[in-house]
Amino acid sequence: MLRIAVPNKGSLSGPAAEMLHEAGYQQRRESKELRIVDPVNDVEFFYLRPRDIAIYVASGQLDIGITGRDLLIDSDAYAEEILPLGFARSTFRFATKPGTVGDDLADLKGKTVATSYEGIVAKHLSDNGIDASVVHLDGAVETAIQLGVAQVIADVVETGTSLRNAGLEVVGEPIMKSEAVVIRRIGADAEEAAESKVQQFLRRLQGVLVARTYVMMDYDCRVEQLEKAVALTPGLESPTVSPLHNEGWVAVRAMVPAKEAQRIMDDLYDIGARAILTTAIHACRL
Ligand SMILES: Nc1ncnc2c1ncn2[C@@H]1O[C@H](COP(=O)(O)OP(=O)(O)OP(=O)(O)O)[C@@H](O)[C@H]1O
Ligand SMILES: O=P(O)(O)OC[C@H]1O[C@H](OP(=O)(O)OP(=O)(O)O)[C@H](O)[C@@H]1O
Ligand SMILES: [Mg+2]
Repeated sequence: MLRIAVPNKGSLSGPAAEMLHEAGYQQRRESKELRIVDPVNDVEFFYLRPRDIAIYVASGQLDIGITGRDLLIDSDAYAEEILPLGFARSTFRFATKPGTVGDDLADLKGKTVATSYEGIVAKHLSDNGIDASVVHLDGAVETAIQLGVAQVIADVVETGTSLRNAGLEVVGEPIMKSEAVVIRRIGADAEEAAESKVQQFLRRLQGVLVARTYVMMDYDCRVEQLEKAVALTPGLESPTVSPLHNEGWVAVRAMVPAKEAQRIMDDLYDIGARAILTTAIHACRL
């Protein structure tokens, strides 16, 4: 049975459960449940603190886990990212009170930096040869500056609202970009036993990602316009082209990126395509 770690709380928890549900896996009904078995899919889910997931996966007791890239790197656990999942996107940045620290990383020399991600920050400072102190706090680190615990913070930034509300602004370049990722123990793919089940799990999640980012597009066009139309909708392999009852016309079907669907529909219309439709994809295996 495949054993999978899933975040039990925080920003990752809801979207992770939603994605697993869309991929056809049974999920817990109550937020207090710590473990469930999905007998149909032969999978056991463990609901763990997001910060602990890389440690469990690195220990080899669990086959794979869903966590944040920033949490994986911060943990320094013996685990690696195998599939980015596109949700819980954020950047990890330094921030401070406007006018108190210069915009250069070197300006952090001698300062105290408060963060919940001590591993990422200490490594980033030492990689860049900056001698600064790091204070570990569990959360709500924005308040550390106001209360005099640090002059600088390093934290997750998504919209920037938390920083603005605390009267802070980012300094320097982002330390890293993060999103939810699937992780596994480094070198675990050499162990054949769970490999085919892991690959099946990844294919299911990839199917959800594709279904979320692509739509199916159908349209009719004149044979003379087919090459131009197909250039606009190349599909993943190649579009399906079928004859229409009316001679000189064909029906075309191809997957297109959802974000570009409206522009592609306009361009197809301009070259004479008609009956242009898009439909949602609910699941797929590429
Ligand atoms: N506002 C946000 N937008 C996007 N991702 C976020 C945000 N806040 C945290 N994350 C991501 O969530 C993960 C941290 O999860 P964790 O549950 O520890 O923190 P949280 O979501 O802030 O929850 P809490 O602090 O309530 O426990 C990290 O990968 C982080 O990048
Ligand atoms: O840029 P924003 O959109 O404001 O998002 C970033 C904030 O969200 C998270 O905090 P959370 O609310 O989880 O509180 P925490 O500090 O206790 O983790 C994170 O720690 C930042 O503070
Ligand atoms: Mg948080």
